[in-house]
Amino acid sequence: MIDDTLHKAIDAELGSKRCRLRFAKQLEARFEEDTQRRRSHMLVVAGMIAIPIYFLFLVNDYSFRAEIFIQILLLRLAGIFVISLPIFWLVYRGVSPIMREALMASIIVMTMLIACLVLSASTTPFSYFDVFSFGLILVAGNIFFPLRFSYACLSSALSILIMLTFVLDYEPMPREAKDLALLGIFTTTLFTLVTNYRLERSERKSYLLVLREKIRAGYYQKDNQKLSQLSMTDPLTNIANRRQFDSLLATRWQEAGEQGACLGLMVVDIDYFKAYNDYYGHLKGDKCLRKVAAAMQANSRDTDLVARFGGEEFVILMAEATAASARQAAERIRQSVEALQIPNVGHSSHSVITVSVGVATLCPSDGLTSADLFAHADAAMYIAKQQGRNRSWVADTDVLLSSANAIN
Ligand SMILES: Nc1nc2c(ncn2[C@@H]2O[C@H](COP(=O)(O)OP(=O)(O)OP(=O)(O)O)[C@@H](O)[C@H]2O)c(=O)[nH]1
Repeated sequence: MIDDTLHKAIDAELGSKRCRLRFAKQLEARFEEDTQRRRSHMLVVAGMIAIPIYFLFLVNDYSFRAEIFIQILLLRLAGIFVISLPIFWLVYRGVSPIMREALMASIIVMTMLIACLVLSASTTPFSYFDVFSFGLILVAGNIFFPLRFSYACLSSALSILIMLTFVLDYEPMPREAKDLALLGIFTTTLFTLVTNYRLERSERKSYLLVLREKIRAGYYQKDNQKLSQLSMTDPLTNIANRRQFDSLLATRWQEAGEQGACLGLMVVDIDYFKAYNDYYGHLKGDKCLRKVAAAMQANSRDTDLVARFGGEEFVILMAEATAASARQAAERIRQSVEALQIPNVGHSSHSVITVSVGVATLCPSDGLTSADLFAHADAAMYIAKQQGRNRSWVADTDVLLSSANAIN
């Protein structure tokens, strides 16, 4: 399900006035997927807590029916070890939602059956007092676990049926006591089922609200990513813009300083571009800029940043550069643009689009700044222009280094 459809389904469920608890099919599947692990875990933990509480009733068994205490103990132990614990293990390992709820509901029904068997096996006076505590079994299933509402209804109905079968025929229990006990159990069932319904409803509503917020947060994150991508990209050439270059230059300069590495920078300017624009028009000029940018991008390393600095001027920032590698890279860039063979008849009849490249390498550890790197590459580019264009020129940084050393 795509997020938009999911978003609509959530809004529909939240706005719905129906009493039905289950969501529409796809949303229900998502709900189960997101909550099943936590729910299985919670059910098993609740079950494990219920076991020692259940064993407290042995005290009652011992005082009311000591003569059959061992048999009762064995019956209760069988209920725990043969039925309940294997069910907890299955649920913990993960079964389908239907199976999970049905298995947990069967523990409630089984507990009621054992309670009734214990009752019917004993005819001692006051043994029937047990019946007044039967409602606790439904409290466990409907509130303590709590089972999903439909399974809570089913297990409550079955438990009451079993109880009625045993209690109505149980001779030692006076009629008045039966009436009172049954009334108590019926009302307990109603109270616990209403509570169970409200618990499940609020759990589902909370889930929807959280899911909706998560989806919204996802949208905002995507929007932010898109915006930040846009703010860092040159819209004409689709390569990095000056903002991205400035930001990366500062970061890389700092990193190079920490690692004792050097950075290389190329300033690339298209030759006689005014003539191209004047002759072919601005739209063709734009197309030419895109082709030149793509060629430079294709001929740079993945770790280098190719950016449009402005107009027909580009920069290429090279990580871990040496003077020799920067010189080689500058020549590769120059040749790649010339190889495009874009005619520039506006300049002269046999001319093609070329670039002049100024390149400099500096290490932050020499006590210089990134502005020095740019100034030197830019100055070298102007020398390349003066020397006749369509060439690369490596800046002489020795003078700068010796003056920096003198200052230091
Ligand atoms: N089509 C187009 N042209 C641009 C853009 N930005 C700058 N220009 C043009 O680029 C040209 C730059 O011309 P100049 O600075 O004189 O440089 P040049 O003609 O390339 O000469 P040299 O650099 O000295 O070789 C101008 O005509 C600008 O209008 C742009 O986004 N699109």
